[in-house]
Amino acid sequence: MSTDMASERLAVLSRQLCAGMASSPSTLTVPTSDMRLFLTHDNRELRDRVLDFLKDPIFRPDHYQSLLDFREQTLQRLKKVVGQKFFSVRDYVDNPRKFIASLESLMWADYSLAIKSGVHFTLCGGTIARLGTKYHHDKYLPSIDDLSTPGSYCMTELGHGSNVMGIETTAVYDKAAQCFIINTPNDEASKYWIGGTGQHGKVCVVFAQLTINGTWQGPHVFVVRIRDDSGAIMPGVRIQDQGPKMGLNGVDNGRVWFDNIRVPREDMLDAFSSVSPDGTYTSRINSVSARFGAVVSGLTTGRVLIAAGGVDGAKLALAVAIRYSVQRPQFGDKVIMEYVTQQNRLLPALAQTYAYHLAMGHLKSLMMDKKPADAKAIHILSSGLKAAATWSRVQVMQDCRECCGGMGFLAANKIGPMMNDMNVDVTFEGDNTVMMQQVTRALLDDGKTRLVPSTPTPGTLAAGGCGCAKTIAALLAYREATQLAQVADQMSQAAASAPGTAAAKAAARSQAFERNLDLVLEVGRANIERFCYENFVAETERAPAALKPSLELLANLYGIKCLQKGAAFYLGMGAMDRADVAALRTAAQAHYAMLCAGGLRSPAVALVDAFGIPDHLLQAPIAFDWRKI
Ligand SMILES: Cc1cc2nc3c(=O)[nH]c(=O)nc-3n(C[C@H](O)[C@H](O)[C@H](O)COP(=O)(O)OP(=O)(O)OC[C@H]3O[C@@H](n4cnc5c(N)ncnc54)[C@H](O)[C@@H]3O)c2cc1C
Repeated sequence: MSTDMASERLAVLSRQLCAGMASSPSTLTVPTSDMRLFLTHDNRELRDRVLDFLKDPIFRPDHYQSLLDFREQTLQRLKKVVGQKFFSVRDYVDNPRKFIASLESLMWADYSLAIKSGVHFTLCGGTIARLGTKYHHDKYLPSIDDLSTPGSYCMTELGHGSNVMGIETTAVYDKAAQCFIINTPNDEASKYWIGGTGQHGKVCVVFAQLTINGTWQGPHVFVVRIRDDSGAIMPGVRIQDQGPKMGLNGVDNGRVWFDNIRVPREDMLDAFSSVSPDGTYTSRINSVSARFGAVVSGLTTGRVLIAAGGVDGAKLALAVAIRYSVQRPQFGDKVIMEYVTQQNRLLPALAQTYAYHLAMGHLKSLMMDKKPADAKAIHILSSGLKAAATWSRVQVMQDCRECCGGMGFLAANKIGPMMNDMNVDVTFEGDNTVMMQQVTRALLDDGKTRLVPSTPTPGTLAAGGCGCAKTIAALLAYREATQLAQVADQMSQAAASAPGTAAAKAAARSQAFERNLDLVLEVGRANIERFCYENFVAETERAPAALKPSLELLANLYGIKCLQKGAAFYLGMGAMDRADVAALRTAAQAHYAMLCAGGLRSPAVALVDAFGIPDHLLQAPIAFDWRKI
């Protein structure tokens, strides 16, 4: 086939695929307040109230204070927030979007405050609300709501972090005394990293392996007092303050041991399983592994908050870096935003942040609707977005820091301290590598591996497909399905060649999964990128007309960058050629030009302003007038 014929065929294909696509505008206008309204999916008035409240001088950063002063300040800040009664811990179950909106709004003030609140309300209070019943709700939730018993979440142990099922803390029922004896059998079983226990925590939800009448029933959760009302550590509890950390030093993390402490029978959280006074164990979930799944499913809200924090952290860093970049001249009159290297670091990150923000909105809606049929989608999205949004935040903040040059290193300009404070978000509430595995496992369980589309025709992007939503979506779906099938094939082959029993075949499948973990993670990433892109396009369709051009451009830029990142895969599979790779670069640069046109009044600035970060929380002097620093 001649080059001309091939080009013509591809152009036809591209036109067919792109029927209905809006033509690109020559200039872009972004109505900032309309965009902000569109981006604020829920609880607008509440969010505004919380953000406005954070004008209180107590929330101003103090970069000179000591570790202990910072912890005390964080506690006092939390008390101030609690005093406002913006939400109740009961919203964790009854109105998760309100709960998330309230806590999410704190993070622009200070990540230590957000995490201390999250540990108290989400991890401790939320676990009691979700896994407990009326007795626990009546006994504990009022003092969670008014912070009279600061709460902690004792799950991780020194020897057992990602592998929660492997924890060694024991809970044995003593029928005669009608209580559980909770014990730390060795130092590796000491609870480690526990937020709030170093100094302030009074009550803890403790994960321990339950044994009743000699039968092991798996991890269960118990409410334990670790300090009395005066703040003295309870008998049988040992606590070691973990001291200074890389960041997040407003939170007092601690290590905790339990020396055969006695916990009343009623204080086991019993929404799923219970123990009667005579020591009879009953559960509505039969298998230990399914019960464990139910016990840790409460982590979803925490994961959503961490993911939302990652997106919000990226928003703040981008707002500072873009606002600075459009004002800062270097080498004569040229402002640094005019350099394509600056654009290439900031603008795809801006598009990606919009994509993740909108995806988080979708996830929160699913959580609010609480349809049993959505449980798997919620699991996949909360795990995958937690990993994707926090990993990308690390990169975005580093890029923003570098884009601000030396100014990015100044604590007053906010990006640097936030990078340190937030660095842990890739690890806690589920290590990202483990989270992405969960995504792929869930996809494999679905049996979706049969649906591998045929290889897309190379050259389509070069023939105009870069601007075509359907072409981009098809390529992203192809990558996810192909890589998922590769993992599934490896697992099936391993099972087929394993001799003997079903158990041996299951073990062989599991070993094959582990041998291919690099690919497993690629599948997770591909799934999230495909979802975020499709969701972005769908959100753009429902957007008011005035917002569509900028959203279409951002969605397109996000899709283009996903394809660029996957270029090695597409070239290897013969789904792209060199012309496609060049076309992606050209298309991205055309978008940069549109986004940067107008300098201080450019769409890029309007798009970060639409994040709605109030000036009193943006704070960084370089985001306003760098000459007045
Ligand atoms: C600041 C901070 C606050 C915390 N707050 C709390 C709290 O309040 N309560 C609480 O219970 N816990 C808390 N944690 C603990 C946190 O949840 C754990 O650190 C986290 O689960 C990871 O466990 P780990 O540190 O033991 O790392 P590990 O699980 O040992 O992981 C170390 C490395 O091994 C890799 N790895 C582990 N397993 C696998 C696998 N299956 N496949 C591939 N790679 C793997 C991981 O990706 C990681 O890179 C906190 C941690 C920190 C740092």
